[in-house]
Amino acid sequence: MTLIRSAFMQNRRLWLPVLNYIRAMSSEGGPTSPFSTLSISHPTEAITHVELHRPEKRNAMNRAFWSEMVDCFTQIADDSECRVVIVSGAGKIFTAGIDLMDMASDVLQPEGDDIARTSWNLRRIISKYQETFSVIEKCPKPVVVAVHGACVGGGVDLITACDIRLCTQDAWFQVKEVDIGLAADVGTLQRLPKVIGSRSLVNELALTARKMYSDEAKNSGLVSRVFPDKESMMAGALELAGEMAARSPVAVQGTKMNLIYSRDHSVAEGLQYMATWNMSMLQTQDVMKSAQAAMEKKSPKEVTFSKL
Ligand SMILES: CCC/C=C/C=C/C(=O)SCCNC(=O)CCNC(=O)[C@H](O)C(C)(C)COP(=O)(O)OP(=O)(O)OC[C@H]1O[C@@H](n2cnc3c(N)ncnc32)[C@H](O)[C@@H]1OP(=O)(O)O
Repeated sequence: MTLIRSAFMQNRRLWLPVLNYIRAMSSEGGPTSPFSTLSISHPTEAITHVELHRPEKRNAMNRAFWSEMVDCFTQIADDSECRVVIVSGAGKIFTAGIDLMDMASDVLQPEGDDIARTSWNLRRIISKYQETFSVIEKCPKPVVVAVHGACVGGGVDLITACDIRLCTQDAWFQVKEVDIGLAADVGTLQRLPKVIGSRSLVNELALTARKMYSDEAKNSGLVSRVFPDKESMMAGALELAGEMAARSPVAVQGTKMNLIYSRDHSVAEGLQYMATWNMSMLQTQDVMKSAQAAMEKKSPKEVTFSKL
């Protein structure tokens, strides 16, 4: 709360709605229709908060969740008001991963009357499940994820597709899949090695399913900040989101897209993609506006940028 209080004192008018929002977050609220596993809110006009919302089941990812995430992030990608997304979990923990009760019907009993057709169907299901987290990466708006308590199995798949990871001191992370007899198949094995520098640590975590606690998560680079509790973490997430939302959406979203492209390509390919990207995006009015503000020693936050 110290963080937000000092920001609040600097600009009381701007921060009042956010402060009220953080207070309201501790109140009871259900999923947002038409979703049954997600609660969607708007702490400010430009920030969308997506909360995993099955607290009584520790936000375990049931069949509805896997498709709702795709619908939710597809809508967010198209929403010109939204500039930044925050993802968090309701209740005691961030998420317990895949819903082990719900999993049997879909993943363990795929339809098909012979091995080829059953396998083909399973491949389709796995690809569909992969899309649940790939949509986060494909969404041009930066996504900040705030983890408290446990982040198990599918939770690690989810957070590695996000752009900025924060956690509380009590958080722990577990690539749990080997414990339930499977090789993680919806993103962790592909993205975690790009997030954490040490291949050895990634291998250790994925092959043994041991828990990684917040201090190690910070030291390894999985998260960039650790907060004492959930309230201060959400205040930190909102402050960070506010910083990004105040800047040119052309610049911010172009930066996300190019960082992801460059992660998956050579430097030469990344530079070529960047040049092609900016041959149109550099023509934005936002460059002139931002440059003028810089000349006048104003913060980018004092500039009004149009929706994108
Ligand atoms: C193609 C598919 C790709 C996806 C692959 C994904 C794989 C994975 O995610 S592997 C990981 C699977 N998850 C687990 O093994 C975690 C199991 N849960 C736990 O270990 C504990 O619940 C946890 C440490 C997370 C929290 O413990 P806590 O004491 O706080 O809660 P509990 O009393 O255990 O649970 C409360 C109720 O939630 C239900 N629940 C918890 N986890 C799951 C889950 N993964 N699936 C379904 N339901 C879950 C639990 O049954 C309790 O329900 P109830 O008895 O009705 O109160």
